[in-house]
Amino acid sequence: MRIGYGFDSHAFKPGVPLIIGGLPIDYPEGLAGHSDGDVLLHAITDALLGAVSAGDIGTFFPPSDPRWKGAASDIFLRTALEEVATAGYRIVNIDTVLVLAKPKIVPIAGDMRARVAELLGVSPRDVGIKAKTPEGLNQDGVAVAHATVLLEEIKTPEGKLAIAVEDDVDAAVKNLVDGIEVHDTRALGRKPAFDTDDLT
Ligand SMILES: Nc1ccn([C@@H]2O[C@H](COP(=O)(O)O)[C@@H](O)[C@H]2O)c(=O)n1
Ligand SMILES: C[C@@]1(CO)OP(=O)(O)OP(=O)(O)OC[C@H]1O
Repeated sequence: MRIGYGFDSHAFKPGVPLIIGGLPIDYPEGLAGHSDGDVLLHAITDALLGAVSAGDIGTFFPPSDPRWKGAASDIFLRTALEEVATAGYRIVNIDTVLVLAKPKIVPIAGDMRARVAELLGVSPRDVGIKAKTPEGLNQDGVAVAHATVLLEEIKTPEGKLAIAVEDDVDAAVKNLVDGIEVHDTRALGRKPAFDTDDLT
């Protein structure tokens, strides 16, 4: 088992769409950022990367890189999921806390939970979405997200650690490594690899 923790914050800004947890929300302000500012997906991305000691969101997607200007944040999440699968792990469950004065999250938490679960390739039962107001923090213009994730090893039927493979050549090479059994984890709900050629 491994655990990961992620945190993010973005300021509210008029005139941009509000997207939290991959869910468009009807609200007069959105979140400022180099990307779409999805504070929750960024925190989950960092929790996943942290759980397998793979760096953080900025390591993979520097804010200085114009390719990520206005990018939908599920791109970042997919890369983190790839890192998790490649390390031989899968999600047990995630839990999150949003800290923001408005909008109220509880009325839309079911939809958000379903959307985050869909993006992660897990059941909504394995996704926690909670919200708090930033009482006494003087941060009403900001949205904050915290995320924790628990991972478990993907085991082969023989009980060995499974390593994700991209194609037959990788599989053949990894088969040469003593003590590690190659197992294609693509059937386990993992999303396809993100391809930067898809972005213009
Ligand atoms: N943006 C938010 C903030 C809070 N909630 C719900 O209200 C409850 C009370 O929040 P406090 O921060 O005042 O303790 C909280 O437990 C949530 O159920 C919300 O939906 N959206
Ligand atoms: C997501 C990235 C992508 O350029 O930019 P932002 O949208 O500003 O979001 P942040 O949470 O500051 O993370 C840094 C970047 O990786």
